[in-house]
Amino acid sequence: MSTAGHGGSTADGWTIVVPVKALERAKSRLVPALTADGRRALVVAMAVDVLAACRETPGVARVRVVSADPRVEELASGAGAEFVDEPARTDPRHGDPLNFALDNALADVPGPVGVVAADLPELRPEHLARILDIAGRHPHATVTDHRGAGTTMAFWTGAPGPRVCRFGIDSAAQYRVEGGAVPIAAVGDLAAAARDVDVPEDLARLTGRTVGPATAGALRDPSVRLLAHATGVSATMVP
Ligand SMILES: Nc1nc2c(ncn2[C@@H]2O[C@H](COP(=O)(O)OP(=O)(O)OP(=O)(O)O)[C@@H](O)[C@H]2O)c(=O)[nH]1
Ligand SMILES: C=C(OP(=O)(O)O)C(=O)O
Repeated sequence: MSTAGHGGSTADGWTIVVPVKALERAKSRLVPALTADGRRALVVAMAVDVLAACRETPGVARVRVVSADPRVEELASGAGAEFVDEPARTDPRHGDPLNFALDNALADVPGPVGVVAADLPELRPEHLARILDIAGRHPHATVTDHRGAGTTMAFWTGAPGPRVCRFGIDSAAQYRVEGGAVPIAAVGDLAAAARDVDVPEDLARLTGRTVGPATAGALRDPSVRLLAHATGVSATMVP
C-alpha cells in the first residue's frame, strides 16, 4: 500500500474507501455508447470528482482507493488519497472481484468506515456529510441506487470483524436481509448519492444536472461528445 499523506487519525473520523475498476474493463455497459478513450476518460473524471467530494466532506479523516490499475494509483495520489493495490483473485472461492478487493481494503481500518462508488458524478461534500451523519447512528447502513436494486454506498460503525461487502446483483436486498443494513433514504437532493452512471441512459439523465468539474470536462471532451450527441448529454459544472 502506498499513502499519499492525507494525515488525520482514523479514530477522529470516517475512512472512505472508493473502489475503482481497472480502466480497460471499467464501465463495460457503456461500451455501446462510448469509444474506449471516452469511456476511460469518463471513469477517471467521475472518480476524480468523487474523491474530491469525499476529501472535502467534514468528518472524513481519510480516503482510500482500491484498484488493480497503476493509473488509478496515480489518480489517487493526485487526489490526496491512500492507495491499496487490489489482490489478485486466484481462486474462485474468492467470490465477486469487487467484494474481494473491498474486503482487503477494509480489513485494517480501525474506525467507522464507508464504501463509496466511484461513479457518482453528482455527489457533493454536503450530501456525503449528511449521509455520514445518518450512517453514524447505525452499526451498518447503505444507500440504495436510483434503480432500487443496487447499492452506491455502505457504512459500518462497529468493530472491523462483521464488515461484509455484498455488492453485486440485488445488493440492496442482500445488504438489508443478509447484512441487517439500514437503508438511508436518498431523497431530495440526497438522491444525487444514488445516481450512479451504469448505462447510457444514466448519462442521458445527467442533462441539466450539476456534476463535478472533472466530469463536466470529460463530457465536453471530443471522444465523449460522440455519446453526448447520441444521448443529448449536457451537464452543469459544480460552481
Ligand atoms: N477495485 C475494484 N473496483 C471495482 C471492481 N468492479 C467494480 N468496481 C468499482 O465498483 C463501483 C461500482 O461498480 P459498477 O457500477 O459495477 O462499475 P463497473 O464494474 O465499472 O461497470 P460494468 O463494467 O459496466 O459492470 C465502481 O466504483 C467501480 O469502479 C473491481 O473488480 N475492482
Ligand atoms: C456493484 C453494484 O453496482 P452496479 O449495480 O452499479 O453495477 C451494486 O449495486 O451492488
